[in-house]
Amino acid sequence: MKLMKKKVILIPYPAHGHVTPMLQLASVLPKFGLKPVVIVPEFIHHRLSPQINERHGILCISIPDGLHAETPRDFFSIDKAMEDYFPSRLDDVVGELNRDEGDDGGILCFIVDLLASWAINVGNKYGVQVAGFWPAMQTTYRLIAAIPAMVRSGIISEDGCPLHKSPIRLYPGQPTLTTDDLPWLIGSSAARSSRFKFWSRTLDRSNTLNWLLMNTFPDEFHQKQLISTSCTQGVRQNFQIGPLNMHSTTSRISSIFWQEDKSCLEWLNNQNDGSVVYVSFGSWVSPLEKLKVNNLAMALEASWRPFLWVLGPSWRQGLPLGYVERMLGRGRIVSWAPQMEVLQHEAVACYLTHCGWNSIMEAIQCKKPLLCYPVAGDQFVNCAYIVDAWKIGVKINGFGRRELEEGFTRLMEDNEISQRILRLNEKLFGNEGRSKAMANLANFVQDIKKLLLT
Ligand SMILES: O=c1ccn([C@@H]2O[C@H](COP(=O)(O)OP(=O)(O)O[C@H]3O[C@H](CO)[C@@H](O)[C@H](O)[C@H]3O)[C@@H](O)[C@H]2O)c(=O)[nH]1
Repeated sequence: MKLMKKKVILIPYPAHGHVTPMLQLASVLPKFGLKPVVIVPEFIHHRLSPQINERHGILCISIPDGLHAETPRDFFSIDKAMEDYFPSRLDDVVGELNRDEGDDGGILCFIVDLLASWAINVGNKYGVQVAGFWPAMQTTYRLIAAIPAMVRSGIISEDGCPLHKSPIRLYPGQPTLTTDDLPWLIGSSAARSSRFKFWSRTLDRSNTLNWLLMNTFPDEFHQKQLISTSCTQGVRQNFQIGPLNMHSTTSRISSIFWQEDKSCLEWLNNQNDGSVVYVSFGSWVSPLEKLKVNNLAMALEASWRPFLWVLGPSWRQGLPLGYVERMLGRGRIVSWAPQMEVLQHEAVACYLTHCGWNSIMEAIQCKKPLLCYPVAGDQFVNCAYIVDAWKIGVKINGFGRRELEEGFTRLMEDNEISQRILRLNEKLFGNEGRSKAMANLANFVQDIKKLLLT
């Protein structure tokens, strides 16, 4: 008799930095005898390569997002669509998958990105086990989980406004965060308040979960070091199963989302080893203001260093007139780079980054030091860890010529930074780190399969 594989339904938040790690997770599930089914809205689905199914055994199903074609798919429109429209569409898909149950192994569980917490209720409705997925540092999750405690102790108001600039220590011996680092403090006060509601709702829903899979390395967060477990809330069991990019060197999952400009690799081949500054601010942050783009462009021009800068067309308005032509030869600007291959390239000396979690993990995997310019969300917390805990990077507060040059010089001349990156690379991506993360994932799968038998 042919043994049918149970399906795992994975629901990412619909943005690149979230879909990629979810696909990386999905690509490992067949090793556990499971069939991954990733459900994404159409505007993401049409960008995903059909190779995902052929090469990685991941079935991707699209749902309509209910938004007008001309509506920008930004945080707020996506939030509204997720709350008002996605649940009934997912309902249709799960209903259909359930009807097919006679022909296959049925649904084992849902794995839901906590930023797509709307899907938890759909899983509950069908009586399917639901596990949460946190695509970033566990510390940022703890910060969100500390919202009720921060309100109680008067650090923030009921709608998330910091009441005074106060240090936040989640646990001893770790970088002290401040109220400026709170991830919802982006944009106008209306935008902040709406983001805070989003996080509060995310937290309420995540508190109902029994499992949380974290895209972080096994020792990032020591549970026993918590000052008091009552100061934060949270799900019952956390499994640190990352960094999931450890699976991407062989499967190349992360490179199939956007059209990559591979010509920059040829350009890198013609540069001296350890000479190029790679500049990228990820896929999701609001474009840097024109003035900042302009300042960064001038500072890069003033420096003698070659650079490779990922700058989407909408960000280029801030470039000085004739800049791209003037920099030809020394500076290369592309809309989207094959980031892993760039970071692996011997010509690249360091990475000027917005401190997105995936980019940080990739830089550590490729042993490249970081010049940090956090822009939004969790990036300030990530930056605090890069600079103060792991000491593998330097933070800059602006794009002044001197500041940038001093940052580059410190990164490239500080031998201890390179030594620390090598150690961190071994810890995260060496055999021990990898097997711990895989063992954690195996424990989760076993846990959830056991429940089916009881
Ligand atoms: O030219 C480029 C630029 C980026 N990337 C890839 O895009 C991803 C970017 O991810 P990340 O660094 O995490 O940044 P964002 O896309 O901005 O990610 C969002 O999601 C992350 C995970 O939750 C958060 O940590 C970030 O703050 C948030 O902005 C990485 O895998 C990069 O390799 C490319 O392949 N080519």
